[in-house]
Amino acid sequence: MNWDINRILRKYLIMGSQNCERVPEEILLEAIDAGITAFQFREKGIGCLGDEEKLQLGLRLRAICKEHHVPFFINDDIQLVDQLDVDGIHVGQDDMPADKLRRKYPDKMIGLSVSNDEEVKRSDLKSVDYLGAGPMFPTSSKADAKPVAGIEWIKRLRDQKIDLPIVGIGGINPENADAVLRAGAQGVAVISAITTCENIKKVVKSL
Ligand SMILES: Cc1ncc(COP(=O)(O)OP(=O)(O)O)c(N)n1
Ligand SMILES: Cc1nc(C(=O)O)sc1CCOP(=O)(O)O
Ligand SMILES: [Mg+2]
Repeated sequence: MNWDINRILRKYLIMGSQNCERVPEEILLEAIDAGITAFQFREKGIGCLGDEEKLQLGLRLRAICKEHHVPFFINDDIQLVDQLDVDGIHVGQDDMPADKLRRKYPDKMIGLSVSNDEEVKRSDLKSVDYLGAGPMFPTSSKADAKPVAGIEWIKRLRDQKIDLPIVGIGGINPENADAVLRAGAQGVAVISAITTCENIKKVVKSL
């Protein structure tokens, strides 16, 4: 499948069972129905599933995305790339290096997190399809989040003539999403704004 990377970054849901107070499959289906454009399976942190249960949940979420033509990314876990037949992989600075990943998976979409200039300098940007830039705002969904970079970080990336597609992440909600887009991002990636809200349709529409 040939995905339009600029379009699919527009409303990017990231989720694992640890983010959900109800059945993850239900949340994903409601979010797809409301118009999310990409999904990342991130089973990580306190309360996350062990290997076998993670695989089983991943297979169920993957099947939902396939049925609804929503691109499915795996976070970090390279072992699941083939088992889940993913469309893309998101890695950070402490995960498998992007150039190695690109050689191993020439046809997958690859996203890379960057939080500051130093990380940009040491990254092989030509191996990736998009950048995850954050945290835009304080977040409680990632225990080891870097210091808040703010929307200035996106402006700074654009000022450096980095023309890769960018998705902002970290503490984004319907009230502040517009500022992230106006700073130069193609889209917004969210966990809690969707997984903890009362009305997924309303939140996704207003992002
Ligand atoms: C779209 C997107 N952007 C950034 C991240 C963060 O990745 P990373 O820094 O590797 O942190 P973990 O998510 O692995 O805790 C992301 N997952 N997705
Ligand atoms: C997974 C992740 N990565 C971040 C980064 O800055 O790279 S912030 C983050 C958590 C995003 O969750 P929420 O939308 O609930 O704030
Ligand atoms: Mg990671």
